[in-house]
Parts: sequence; structure tokens; C-alpha cells
Amino acid sequence: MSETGDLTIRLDDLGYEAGGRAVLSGLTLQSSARRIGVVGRNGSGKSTLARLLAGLIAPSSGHISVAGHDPYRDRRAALKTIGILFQNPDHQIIFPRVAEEISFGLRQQGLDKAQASQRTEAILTSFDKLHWKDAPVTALSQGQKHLVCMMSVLAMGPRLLILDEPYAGLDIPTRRQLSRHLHRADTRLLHISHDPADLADYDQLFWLDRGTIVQQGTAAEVLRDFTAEMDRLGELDDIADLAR
Ligand SMILES: Nc1ncnc2c1ncn2[C@@H]1O[C@H](COP(=O)(O)OP(=O)(O)OP(=O)(O)O)[C@@H](O)[C@H]1O
Repeated sequence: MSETGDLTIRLDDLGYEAGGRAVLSGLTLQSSARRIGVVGRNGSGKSTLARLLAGLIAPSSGHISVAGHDPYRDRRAALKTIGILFQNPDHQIIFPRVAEEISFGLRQQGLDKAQASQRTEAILTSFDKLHWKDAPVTALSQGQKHLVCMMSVLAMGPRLLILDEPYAGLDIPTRRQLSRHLHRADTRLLHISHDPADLADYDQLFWLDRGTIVQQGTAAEVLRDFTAEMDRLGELDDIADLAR
């Protein structure tokens, strides 16, 4: 297992409540693996965990620490350290043009306008997409929008990148291309998915079910058991089981 000891993720009895019920409860883990996978069914709490780790929402109970910082309380450290890619790029992109979108995160990190513009051009060039600079986001396909989000996040140089089902709805070549870009980037990954194929070569896996961790281990172990359980559930007729 490849490790980066200086960027440990710690969850200590973490809980999150919403709408009067526990979405996550009693999550305790510690990991310094380079590529961490979190697998789970729809509604198991994966996106909530991603948002907590990125410091976008506050835990209801317990503690989170990423590289020694609480990502919700210490926003400065979180902005420098943690990036997040959402499932739907339309939930991430807020500016009408590609370069504005990429520059925004850099300005938030404290770069001045000229520095942000220089870094934006550099990342576009490194992806061979400098010609997208003034392109309206609305003219891009879903896969191209995903790439804009990825460039925006990578431009900020995160040490940990949280991926919340970033390939949902993309065709196979686009998934493979985006995945190659990500794996080339010098950043730790915490990848959340319900699809075992996304996580097969990850260093350490956690299986989240109904808001708790039910198994952790190597990708081979966890995906074997997760797939068996998903096959078993798939044989059942009760679709009501989809909602809690
Ligand atoms: N703010 C909220 N208010 C009420 N319920 C919430 C809130 N946030 C999450 N939930 C509920 O918590 C559960 C877990 O949601 P979450 O989006 O974290 O799951 P998920 O594993 O990412 O699901 P999916 O794979 O379908 O995206 C769901 O039942 C969801 O409706």
C-alpha cells in the first residue's frame, strides 16, 4: 500500500443529522493511504461524507481532521489542502466562461488577478485546452464540463482530492480520459462511488451502508463482499428497500 503519512484523514465518532434523522453515525477511521475508496448504495451517506470531509458542512457530533486541520472550522487550511469534484458539474460551475470559472478558486486562495489568470492559462495549456479559455460553459458537453471542473480543482493544487461519483452519466471513453488525467495528478484521492469498477485498483476501501462503515480492507476484499451483497439485493423484488 502506498502511503503519504503527512496527510492523514481521521474521523472520530462522526455523526451527521438532517431532517430529524441520523444520516451518518459513529464513523471512526484513520487512513493515510494514497488512494482511498468509499463504496456504498444510493442513500448510504456517501455525498454527505464527501461534503463533511471538504468542510462544506459541519458535523452534528464527533470530529474530522485532514492533515491535522478541522476542514469546517479552518477554511483557510481546507482551501489550500482539499479539493472536491461533484457528481454534477452544473452544481459546481458558477461562471459563464471557462477561464472565469478556473480563476475563481485561485482568487479565493488569495492569488491576485494577474497570478490567477497566469495559472488559469497554464492549466488550460497543460490539458491542451487553451482554446476553451473564452468559451461559454453552456456550449460544452457534460463530459467537457466535468473536465472544466477538474481543471479548476487541480489548478488549486489540492493535496487531497475528493471525488463524489465524478463519472456518473459519462460514456466509457470520457470516463477513461478523465480518470487518466486524475491519476496523473500528484494528489491523494478519496473516491466515492457505488460502482466497484471505479475502485478496483484503490489502496484501501471503506463500505458505507445506512450511514455507518460496515467493512474496511483491501479493494479485493471489500469489493468481493460488496458485490455479493449487491447481487443478493438485486435478486429481491422489493424496490421499497431503495428508500429508508
Ligand atoms: N440536508 C438533508 N436533509 C434531509 N435529508 C438529507 C440531507 N442530506 C442528506 N439527506 C439524506 O441522507 C441520506 C444520504 O444522502 P447522501 O446524498 O449522502 O447519500 P449518497 O450515498 O451520496 O446517495 P447517492 O448515491 O444516491 O448520491 C439520503 O436518504 C438523503 O435523503
